[in-house]
Amino acid sequence: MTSYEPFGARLRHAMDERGPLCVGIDPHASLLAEWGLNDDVAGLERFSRTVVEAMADRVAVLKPQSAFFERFGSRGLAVLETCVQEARAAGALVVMDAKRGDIGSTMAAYAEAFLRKDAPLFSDALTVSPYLGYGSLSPAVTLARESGAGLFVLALTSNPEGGEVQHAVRADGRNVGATMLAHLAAENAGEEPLGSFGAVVGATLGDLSSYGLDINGPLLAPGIGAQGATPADLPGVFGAAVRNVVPNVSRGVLRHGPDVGALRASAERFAEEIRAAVAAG
Ligand SMILES: O=c1ccn([C@@H]2O[C@H](COP(=O)(O)O)[C@@H](O)[C@H]2O)c(=O)[nH]1
Repeated sequence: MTSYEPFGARLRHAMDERGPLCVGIDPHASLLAEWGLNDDVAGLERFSRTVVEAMADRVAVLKPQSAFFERFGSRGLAVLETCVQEARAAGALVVMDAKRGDIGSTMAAYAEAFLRKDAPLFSDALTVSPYLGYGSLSPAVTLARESGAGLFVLALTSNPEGGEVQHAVRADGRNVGATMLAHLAAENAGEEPLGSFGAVVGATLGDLSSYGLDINGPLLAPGIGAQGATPADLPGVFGAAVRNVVPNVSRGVLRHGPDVGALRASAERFAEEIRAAVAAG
């Protein structure tokens, strides 16, 4: 079996070199209109190409939101393939935000689609949902290890509705979100400089110091910008784990397009605010 440098190590290196910002590629119909593009495959392609051109040589991570490509069917998926391949070729790590989750045998097929090294949509990491039971993700964990890829497991999501599931308390007294974090800590045990199995933890959630965020893996933090959180919130939410946070901004940056310079300037402002917040925290 070929062995590849693990995602966690590649991510740590990229964060050290470029800073931790992750820019989302979310071609909302409303953004296509604001950019003067049609809500069609040509508009989708122009949008995603522009974001890749503006960002892939400077930010650590790009996160395409698969849903916005899937809505155009097979032609949208072809655009997504190109987007992933061009972003990776230009030096960004790609986290595919597809939030896949199913029973183990079907999960294995999802893993093949995104984590098999020669798959057309191969990505450096994939977001997955553990809400069919953490163990249902095991085919993805296995294939990610084999391919040097990573996973981001939904633990404490940024949306207000997430709490009814993720804060539910189990018979052992631990809540569901904390249980997912504990699984990830076990997955990453002993890995250096950083494990490859991350959690999605919203930047919108307030103080999470009672949760075990020290999973020795990355914490993908959506919610900054359009959902109301700011870079200055990060230390208060993540405490000492802030060093492992990959803050995601999608609409907050994308609304400055289609001008490449304006997109870059916006991402640089977020990156600077994140640097300052992490240094102060
Ligand atoms: O808990 C979660 C998990 C994923 N997301 C995704 O992140 C981006 C956020 O976009 P913004 O425009 O910056 O609000 C989007 O793709 C979500 O599906 C999340 O928001 N929260």
